[in-house]
Amino acid sequence: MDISALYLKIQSHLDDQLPFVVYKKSEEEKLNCFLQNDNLLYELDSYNTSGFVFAPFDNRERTILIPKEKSKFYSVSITSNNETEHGIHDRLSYSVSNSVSKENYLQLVSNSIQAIEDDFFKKVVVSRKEKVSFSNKNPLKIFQRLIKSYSSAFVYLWYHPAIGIWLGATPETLMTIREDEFSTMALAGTQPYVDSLEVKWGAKEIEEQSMVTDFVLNELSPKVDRIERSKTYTYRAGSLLHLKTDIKGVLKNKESDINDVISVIHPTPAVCGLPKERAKSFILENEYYERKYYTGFLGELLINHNGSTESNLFVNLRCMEMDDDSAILYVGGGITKDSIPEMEWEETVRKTETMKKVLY
Ligand SMILES: C=C(O[C@H]1C=CC=C(C(=O)O)[C@@H]1O)C(=O)O
Repeated sequence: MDISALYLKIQSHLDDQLPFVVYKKSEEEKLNCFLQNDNLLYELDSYNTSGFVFAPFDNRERTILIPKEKSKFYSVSITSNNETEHGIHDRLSYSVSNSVSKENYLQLVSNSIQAIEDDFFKKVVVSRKEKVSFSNKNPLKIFQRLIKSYSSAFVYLWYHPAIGIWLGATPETLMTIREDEFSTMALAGTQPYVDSLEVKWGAKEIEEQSMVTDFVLNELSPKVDRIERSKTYTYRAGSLLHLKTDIKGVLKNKESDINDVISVIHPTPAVCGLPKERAKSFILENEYYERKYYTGFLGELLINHNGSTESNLFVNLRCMEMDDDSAILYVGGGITKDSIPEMEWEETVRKTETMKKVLY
């Protein structure tokens, strides 16, 4: 099947209101797709199942699975010939309204800094949503634009009639497990990309990111042998730069449930904070909205690729929820004792550009 035929299949699945996910991993020149055969909502009850998982930030909410055995799976290479955007010339008129106002966000950041000064926690990641209204847009076209714009991201379009449409281009891997090989990353700290990766990082960003690295190494050590970490380096995600450390090792117990590992690292201090439970309860009580699937995770669970069983899970960042006439963009940032509220606001504004760029 070629890519145009796959897009037609996906479009008719969407028209028939049947669940699906189509996605591209950063290192691959192909699209993978699960088209679910029925319109039921399958909740994940065990990580020993095969399929595509879609998990919320708050693990008391339901985690959705598109089960492999209830879907057709396609993997189609993207060739430059048919990489054309299918008639994407409908320039969208749109307007922006802040669902969480600037004033509220600045207050949230100030309250977070105060809680750090009061020793309630060391770091917290707060966030907001922003609604963009428009007319005339097709989720598949937006997905194609995301693929073109963010070659180094995990780009996806996910749909379930009972939940809605989500799209994103995330730079962050939660974890990859191939047989017993495990890898993850610590990603945090943000500054705009201008024209070079040779940039200076401030003490705030260095501390913010090293808290993530230390947490991941610490939490993983009972579960993973031969842990190795790379040097921390500057990583480009579209028009943003982050600090990143790669971490890998070998699972001590190959048979151990993936859930074991997920429960210790998710949500990482890159999307929640430190200590985890205190930061999480602060977020749930103080943010002005519900995160839903933003800062949750998504991806392949126990899928056979070329004879080996893999799970490839990503943190749901730089994402949006879309309906007929609007998109809700989700963005946030890590707050430490050195944060400056106005700059934290600016950082979230820059992060919204990742999605706004493909809505124009
Ligand atoms: C929470 C987000 O980003 C996280 C990942 C990378 C850098 C981040 C930061 O600099 O604050 C955040 O920890 C987001 O993009 O909404």
